[in-house]
Amino acid sequence: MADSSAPHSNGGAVAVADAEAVPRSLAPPRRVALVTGITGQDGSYLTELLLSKGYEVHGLIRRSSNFNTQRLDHIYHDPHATPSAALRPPMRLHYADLSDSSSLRRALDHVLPDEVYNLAAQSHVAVSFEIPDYTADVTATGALRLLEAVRLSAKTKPMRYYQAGSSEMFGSTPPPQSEATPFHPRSPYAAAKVAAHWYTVNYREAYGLFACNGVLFNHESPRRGENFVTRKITRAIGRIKVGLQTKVFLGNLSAARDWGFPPLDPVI
Ligand SMILES: C[C@H]1O[C@H](OP(=O)(O)OP(=O)(O)OC[C@H]2O[C@@H](n3cnc4c(=O)[nH]c(N)nc43)[C@H](O)[C@@H]2O)[C@@H](O)[C@@H](O)C1=O
Repeated sequence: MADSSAPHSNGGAVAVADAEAVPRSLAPPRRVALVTGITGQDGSYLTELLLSKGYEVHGLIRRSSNFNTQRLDHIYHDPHATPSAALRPPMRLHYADLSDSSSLRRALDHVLPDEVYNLAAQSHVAVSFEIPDYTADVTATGALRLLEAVRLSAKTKPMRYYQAGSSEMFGSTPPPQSEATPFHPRSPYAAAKVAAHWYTVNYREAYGLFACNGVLFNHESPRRGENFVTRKITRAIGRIKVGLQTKVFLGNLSAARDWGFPPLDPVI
């Protein structure tokens, strides 16, 4: 059913109430994934991977006054611009927010995914000291809201939940680290991720939900946000080389990190 009051374009996003069903006539039926944080580095790579495996992918995006879907532009086709579903990848975007339980429930009930990937967060460690309440609301309580929405929608159809945790949860615990290493978070961001981790464990143990945690260490790519240190430095080098700036200011230079590189070969 169309809702004429719903927003119709923001980087090609379509409101939940306005979402046209993606055709499901292919046999066997496609698996359906719902991804939060789809506009981010990891969400965009995960979407490419899932599409390459034949999934139908739905992403949740936040309202923004600027377009924020640049990392998806090469795979996303606005249904208004490409009306034929056969000519578009099986992918849709919906407005929702981890701070808004009702939007999560509505999106889940509409999409009825087989799998839910929670990659959304206020993900900047240093910024979490400046906006701790917001970080906790989105990164910790947001995961709880999503788990509760999954628990309720899973009464209609079984769903699997994945929570993206962070090596920041280990904090000051010395390496080597494993699944058995105790957490010692050292920032509001890290503490929020620990809460989200344990909410996920609790929903598995209390309700029997298929809910699992990953622990992601730093990983980089051409799609890495420009305020994380690697892109800050590489971007500054390029700008210095072409004369657009002369200096780069960095913070803590004694920090040590293991870094990975996630991109796949282009599949779309
Ligand atoms: C796994 C984990 O990975 C990321 O968190 P992060 O490691 O803090 O990422 P980063 O690239 O901002 O900092 C790396 C290190 O470099 C130091 N550093 C020095 N000078 C500057 C500087 O000027 N800017 C920044 N951003 N960092 C600086 C900074 O203090 C830190 O020690 C997120 O994806 C997070 O979501 C996550 O889960």
